[in-house]
Amino acid sequence: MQQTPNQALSYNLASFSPHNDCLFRSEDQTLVALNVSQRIVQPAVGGEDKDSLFQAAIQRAFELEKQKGNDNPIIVGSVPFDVTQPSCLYIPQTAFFVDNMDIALSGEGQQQEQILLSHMRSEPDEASFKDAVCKAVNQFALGALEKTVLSRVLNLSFSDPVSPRAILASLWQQNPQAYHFSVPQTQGSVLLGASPELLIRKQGTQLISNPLAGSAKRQSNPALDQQISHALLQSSKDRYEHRLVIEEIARLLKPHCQQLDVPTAPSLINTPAMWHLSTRIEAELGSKDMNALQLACLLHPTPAVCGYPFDLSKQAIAQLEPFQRGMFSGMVGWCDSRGNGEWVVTIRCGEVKHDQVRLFAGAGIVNGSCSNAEWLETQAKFGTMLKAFGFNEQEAK
Ligand SMILES: C=C(O[C@H]1C=CC=C(C(=O)O)[C@@H]1O)C(=O)O
Repeated sequence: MQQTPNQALSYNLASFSPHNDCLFRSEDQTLVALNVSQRIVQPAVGGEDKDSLFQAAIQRAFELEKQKGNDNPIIVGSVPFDVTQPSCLYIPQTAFFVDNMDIALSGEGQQQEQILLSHMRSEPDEASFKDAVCKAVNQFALGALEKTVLSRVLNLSFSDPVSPRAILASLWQQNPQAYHFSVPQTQGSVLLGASPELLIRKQGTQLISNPLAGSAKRQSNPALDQQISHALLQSSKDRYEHRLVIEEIARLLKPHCQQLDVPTAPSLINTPAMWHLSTRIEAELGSKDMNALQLACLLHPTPAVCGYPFDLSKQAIAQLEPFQRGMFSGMVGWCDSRGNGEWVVTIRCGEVKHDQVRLFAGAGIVNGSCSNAEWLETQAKFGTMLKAFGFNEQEAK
């Protein structure tokens, strides 16, 4: 029987089983969700509405768990970029939170060094990606589309099976500030990543969202690194790309909030690989009526991963990207039956299946975007995942 998500004193990643269990690491705590009690694949269409098929399926699942004696069941997992596609959500048999400091990695990160890379290929290739960026920029001249987000996949083949747990441990060691996740997918792969972007956190009536958009690659020379970050903060192209995201999130949250604090200018955050423009939005809900997953569905997909306006940009992505995004640029996280929860944007991630790996990276495209710079931005973003495999981002050709 599932337990109410409570606190465990410690957890050793060595006992985590990525094909059965989910893990979601937040700022201070990690949620560990072990074994499946119920699986929910209902697409998240209209998921902001409590009467939607999606929310009804979740409420039914919660009721069933409550009948088994669990007074606060939890749902955890991933929702794809395209919400008409199946979700990958679980009610675990057991779930608990552990302080991040009390998670032991016990040398897990070393394992993947023994495997050899036999093949790496970008889809689309460099010329096609740059061509797609130019086509998007040409569309802006027509007036209606203001921003789109174009991404690519890096397909990797290895000599031996990859250990998702080893990659997770490496990501953990290398990106101490990230939101880490590991979610088993229905077709036998494991979705793994270290996202820097908080879509929404809800605790009672308090909300926090921390969208990112506008990026620059970190530099190894500290003076140059500072210079690059200042240039990003001053860049009108990047501030415009960022502002479209913030305005849309604020517009969507406003009707549900009695207080909404949106800083007037972005600040900077960094990961080991990237600088980003960041805005931390804090809000108080007017009532407790909407749960964390409804709020996440209200915002998803934001212009940080889909562009603006939504319909036109989604069409542009369908025309210009030669692959299905699947879980990439979706959302991953948890929600309990009391409505609390936390969802992050599924970026800086990949899917591991046996000896095959798919890594994903995208970049916001606006008027003034340069195809070479966007190619290099995706290359730099791949650095987060590639480093967890022991490679550097220069290899993301
Ligand atoms: C789509 C991605 O990043 C988004 C989040 C942060 C910054 C972004 C940018 O500057 O383009 C993107 O909007 C990705 O990392 O794959």
